[in-house]
Amino acid sequence: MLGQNQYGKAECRVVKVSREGATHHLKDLNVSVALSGDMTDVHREGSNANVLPTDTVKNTVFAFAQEHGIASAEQFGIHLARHFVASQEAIARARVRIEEYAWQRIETSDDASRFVGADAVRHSFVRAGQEVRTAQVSHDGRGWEVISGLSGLTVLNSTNSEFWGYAKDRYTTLKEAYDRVLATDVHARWRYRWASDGEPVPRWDTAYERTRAHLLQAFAETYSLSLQQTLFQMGARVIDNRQEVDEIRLSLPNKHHFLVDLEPFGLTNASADGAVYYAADRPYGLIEATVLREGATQTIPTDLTSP
Ligand SMILES: O=c1[nH]c(=O)c2[nH]c(=O)[nH]c2[nH]1
Repeated sequence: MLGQNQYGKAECRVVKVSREGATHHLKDLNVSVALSGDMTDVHREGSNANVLPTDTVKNTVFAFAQEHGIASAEQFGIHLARHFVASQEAIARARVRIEEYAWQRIETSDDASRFVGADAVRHSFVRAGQEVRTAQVSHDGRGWEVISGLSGLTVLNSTNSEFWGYAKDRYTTLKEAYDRVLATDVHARWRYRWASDGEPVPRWDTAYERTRAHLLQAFAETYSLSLQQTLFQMGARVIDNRQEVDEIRLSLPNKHHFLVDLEPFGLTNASADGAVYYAADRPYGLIEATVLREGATQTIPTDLTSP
């Protein structure tokens, strides 16, 4: 006897950006669909006649996000579940599980308009609540080294990012992008200049908060031509504004968001009017560099931030 069975697509990572002028809204969901019904033949005989492919299930999730929008996780789930049960005779039951990830807008500096225009603040987001603060203190009886940092500070710009003009060879298939989503998990370690000559010791909590704010603001306010350029802007912003920091090491995974091809379903999906993206997991680009104050020596180990 065949017992309980179900099938579907798990973990469709759908990111929907909607635009209201320069103000962007973000919905970031992980959608898993499990379907069940008259599936005896596929298990026992290998007949696929009743099987709506899981690939179709995935396409439906992305197409619905564009066609109907995502008002809420619940509403989106109701809409999808009803569709599968109503449209496929063999499917008697659909279970849609959704995780929704929370994003907050990045508060930019008052002079943000200097960098990318007055609208700059409306398309930059930071993921709520996954961040880890780190500290490493070394002492040899005389000298001190304090390296502070953070990991898992996830940020996303839904526009103001391009990537084109790169080297190409026979294996290059990447299309040039003139308006893409740029997202990363910031892993940063920064080294304080130690006050052995009587300089005041930094107020650690304030130094941390300010450094973090500069990283976020530089990310939000940089019109990016590559993640490498954004990285350097982030590091330089810290060095320029926090005189107690001499060196910062940044490791930035490029969390790729690919525009989903919805053309086969008669839907346009273009970044200019708000779009649906597939948030890829692996592999990811990994962009790493140290930014130093002029005259400072690089001492933060380059593997401190790498996965
Ligand atoms: O910002 C980027 N830098 C790269 O080096 C790179 N490589 C790639 O495929 N996409 C990107 N994006």
